[in-house]
Amino acid sequence: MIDSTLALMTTGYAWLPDRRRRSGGKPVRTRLMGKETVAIHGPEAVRFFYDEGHIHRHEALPAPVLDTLFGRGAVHTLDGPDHRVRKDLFIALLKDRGGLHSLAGHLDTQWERARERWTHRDQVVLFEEASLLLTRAICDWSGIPLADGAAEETARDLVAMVDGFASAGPRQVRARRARTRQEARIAGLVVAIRSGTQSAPDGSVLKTVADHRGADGRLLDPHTAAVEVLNVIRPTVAVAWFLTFAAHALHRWPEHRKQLADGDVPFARAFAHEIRRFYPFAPFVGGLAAADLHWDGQDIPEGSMVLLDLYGQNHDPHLWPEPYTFDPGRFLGREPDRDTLVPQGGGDPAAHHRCPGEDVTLTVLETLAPRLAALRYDVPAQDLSIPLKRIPTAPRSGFVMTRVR
Ligand code: HEM
Repeated sequence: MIDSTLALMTTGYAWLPDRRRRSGGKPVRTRLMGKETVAIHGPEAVRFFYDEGHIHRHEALPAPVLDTLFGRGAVHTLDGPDHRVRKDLFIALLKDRGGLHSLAGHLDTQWERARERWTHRDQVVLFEEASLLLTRAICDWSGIPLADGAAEETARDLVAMVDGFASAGPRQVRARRARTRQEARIAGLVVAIRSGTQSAPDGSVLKTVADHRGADGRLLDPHTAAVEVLNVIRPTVAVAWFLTFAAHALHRWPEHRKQLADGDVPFARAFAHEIRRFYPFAPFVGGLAAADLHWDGQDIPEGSMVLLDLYGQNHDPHLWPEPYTFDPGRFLGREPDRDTLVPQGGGDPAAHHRCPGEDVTLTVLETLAPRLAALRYDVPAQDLSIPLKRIPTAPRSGFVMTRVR
């Protein structure tokens, strides 16, 4: 079997959907980084994949992904009771209605401040501005102090960790340095909170993670605590990718602008779901077969890599009529089926590895996409193409706006 690592690195998002088409819709068999790999697809496959008797996460993620995106010892790498106890921490922090409401307030404040600054500038690059305002909002909300000037560096580091996880060159190096820097800073804050030399509000992310006890009843070591604080703030800043896609969508399909700008709440939610479905972000998730398995006519030997195709499933014409048409209407008046819309994984977020940050992602998009739609600005000539070969991708220009008013 030929190893596909190079093909994946060079074809990006198209790699798995192409391979699936060539296999006639059957599971794709290949090798990645020398390991036997089977890629599966569809809502039934989601349920198969998230059964812990089938797939384990421990040792599934390659070191370059851990050392950039997630961090060593992250919740992503745990199984069984250790995972359950750590996951409860994220669910409590990220699914609380009051907390989400307060986050929306922080987002509003930071958007207003940023908007005011933009009106005095010749041009702004939305991606950079969005990552900065999201950094300020999520750090405030999480109880993480940002000294003067620290917001810019923190935003750059958090973006670098996401931008570099799937590349082998300088982006990977930047991502590793960014992680080392931010882990050290936040581990220092955790130690200071525990010793009483620093305070953070009760219930805040920083305080709650610093006080969290694992399945063994012990506090997390400061490094692991820092990794998990970063697993809240980094992906929240990553919603800058989706916000930039939202600007792209409003530019390409301006007919959606009015309904959003008018404050149509159900439409804002449908728009947010369609942004997450339509635009490419996470290509797939992976784990290791916990036993010899059988799926869709294929034997999957114990220990082999199993990939669940997320991007391909979100564009499967059997699940989404005209999948390459941007149509928020497909979500109007109905919430998506749990295992059909999978931009942030599938299954039950409390019990499985599904992303616990979907409500935060939706809160950011539902709060800020209407503000973006109400903002007046010009879109000068620029390269708005979205290269599918690059993971993660975005409009090449970052979405430049002039004459913001
Ligand atoms: C930018 C939009 C986001 C995307 C595309 C995204 C995507 C994902 C994906 C694909 C997974 C893996 C699911 C799996 O392994 O089965 C995941 C897990 C996770 N996400 Fe997100 N996510 C986003 C935003 C967020 C936010 C805003 C937060 C926190 C505030 C967050 C926190 C996490 C955590 C902690 C996990 C690990 C869960 C576990 O292993 O049990 N994510 N996310």
